[in-house]
Amino acid sequence: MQVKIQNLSKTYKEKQVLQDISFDIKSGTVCGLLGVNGAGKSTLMKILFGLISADTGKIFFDGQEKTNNQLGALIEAPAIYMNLSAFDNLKTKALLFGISDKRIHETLEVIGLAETGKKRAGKFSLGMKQRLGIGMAILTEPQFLILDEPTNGLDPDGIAELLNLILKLKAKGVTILISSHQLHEISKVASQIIILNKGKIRYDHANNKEDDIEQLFFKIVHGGM
Ligand SMILES: Nc1ncnc2c1ncn2[C@@H]1O[C@H](COP(=O)(O)OP(=O)(O)OP(=O)(O)O)[C@@H](O)[C@H]1O
Repeated sequence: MQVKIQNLSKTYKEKQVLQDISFDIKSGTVCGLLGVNGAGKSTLMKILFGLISADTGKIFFDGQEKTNNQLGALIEAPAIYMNLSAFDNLKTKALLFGISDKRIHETLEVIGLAETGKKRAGKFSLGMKQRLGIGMAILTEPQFLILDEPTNGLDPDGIAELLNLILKLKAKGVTILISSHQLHEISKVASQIIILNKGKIRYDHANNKEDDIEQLFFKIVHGGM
């Protein structure tokens, strides 16, 4: 799914959090959204997912202003039941959407939790919980997936497993927007990099793996670009 964002702005009380944001994400690509705390990343993602509305601006999904529930998101902590297994967590959503057990098992395979059996999510590592959160988001096979800092707090193995999952979803044709503070890690999976600073887009380019993304980031954030 191709995503086009046009002139989005958002103000909370007196504070302008997003200022005239426009960018496109090509279908089936991973777009990395970078920015320091408070840059406006979560606000932008919440607007894209429809959790809050923008003051001005438009969003087009494959050229349409509305989607037919083709969006999935993991924003803030994953909404999972700690006393239920991975399967039963997915089942709670499957029941609401009329999704088969076959699809639940497929999803468990994709997120690498097929072998967790009756183990309760409360006993999972942080990385497993994050992957289960992504499982909840992709159960309905969304064409556009929004991931807000999914690597936060994960150890290197957890990050590697999560990035691997992102590449698997990309290979299935899902368009992904991912925000993160792990600049180097994100540049491994993203084909496009966007840097948001003080509510404005300061950088929007194809990810050239040769570029030193950390140096670029600090130049933009601290150099006032
Ligand atoms: N509901 C709200 N009411 C008032 N101000 C808000 C609200 N939500 C966010 N803000 C403010 O908007 C600005 C951007 O916040 P946002 O969470 O979008 O940034 P972020 O880039 O996601 O930061 P982080 O990396 O810390 O999650 C911050 O100054 C924040 O305090």
